[in-house]
Amino acid sequence: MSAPDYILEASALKRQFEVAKPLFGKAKVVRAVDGVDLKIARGETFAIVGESGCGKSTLARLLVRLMTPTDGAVIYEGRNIASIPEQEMRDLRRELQFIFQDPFSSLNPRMTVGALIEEPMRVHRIGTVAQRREKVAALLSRVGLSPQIADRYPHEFSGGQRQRVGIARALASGPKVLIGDEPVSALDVSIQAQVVNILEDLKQEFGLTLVVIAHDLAVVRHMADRVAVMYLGEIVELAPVDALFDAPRHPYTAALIAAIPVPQVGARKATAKLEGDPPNPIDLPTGCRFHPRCPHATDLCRTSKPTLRARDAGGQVACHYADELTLDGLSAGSDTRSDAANARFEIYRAARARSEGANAPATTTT
Ligand SMILES: Nc1ncnc2c1ncn2[C@@H]1O[C@H](COP(=O)(O)OP(=O)(O)OP(=O)(O)O)[C@@H](O)[C@H]1O
Repeated sequence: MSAPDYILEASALKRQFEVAKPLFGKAKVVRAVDGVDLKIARGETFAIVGESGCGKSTLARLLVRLMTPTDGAVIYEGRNIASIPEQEMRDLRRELQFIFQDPFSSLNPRMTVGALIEEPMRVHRIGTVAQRREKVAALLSRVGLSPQIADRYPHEFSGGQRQRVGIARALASGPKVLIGDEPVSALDVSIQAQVVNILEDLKQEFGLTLVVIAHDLAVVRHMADRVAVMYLGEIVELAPVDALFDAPRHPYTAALIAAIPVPQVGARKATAKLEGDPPNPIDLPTGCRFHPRCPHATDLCRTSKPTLRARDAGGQVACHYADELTLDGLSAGSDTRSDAANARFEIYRAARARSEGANAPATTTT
């Protein structure tokens, strides 16, 4: 077996934010990303999950240098992009593209859809004006939109259509890695399915590596090859998607799975429910950061910090009791959570069958 080809790696990656600077004494800091190591293989879909505030967005931004780290390295194709000069980074940006939850929140509303998709090509001096126009039309078709909408404005479109435009813009510069920060979470479930399918088709067609930040585990289970679970700035478990969902080894992963909504009223099983919110990331708990919310915590967990070590299926886990605990995954018996998640996957399959039936890459909308 040949060694995996890693396109993007994080090594001891840290990002802190100063939140309050007292007149005297040390400034308080949030350790948003606190020593993350991970390796993303070329061509895989890698998901990062966790509750709000656990550091997913910060990690995603560090991976493409939309933000610089406080410490550590980000290795893209063998180069540490955390420390290369901005000019060099500017050239690399065409290869590392970001898809936002709302692609237009940070874009000029006075630019037409066509101008927005063309912009990355202009910035990176790709093609002539005519070639760029042609590419804009091709990209619009590719994401299932009519090329005729190039002269219209983003506000004229629905959320799903806007996200398709966002994807077309991200593809315009010919990226190798696409990072989506909650790329479908603002959309209706049926529209989510179409956008997820577009991303998967484009990944195949262009040989992309996808990094997806999501809190919706149904989306993650459908899309990802491997999943990293973050808690308070750290990765607590990382594993191939089936191993993670079927046999979680970290109580936090099990709690996230237990929190997948169940459709029937009163059907929720009393398992490892996640109580409360994560603690304030300014005053991090001692020992294992999850111990105040963990039903299995012992004195050891309160005092000693577990390190990330190998788990089965080629994964990693940071829990003192990972080998001893029996935790429920999605395949546990006739668990209705499993049905709930599977029902969501059926929606994706149905959306794909419809678009394939229409012999188009995706449902074309104008
Ligand atoms: N610019 C900033 N200044 C101060 N604190 C920040 C800043 N950006 C993020 N944080 C803090 O860092 C922590 C991690 O935030 P981050 O947005 O990365 O988490 P997240 O898991 O992506 O959450 P969400 O899903 O809500 O976006 C949070 O406590 C957040 O308040």
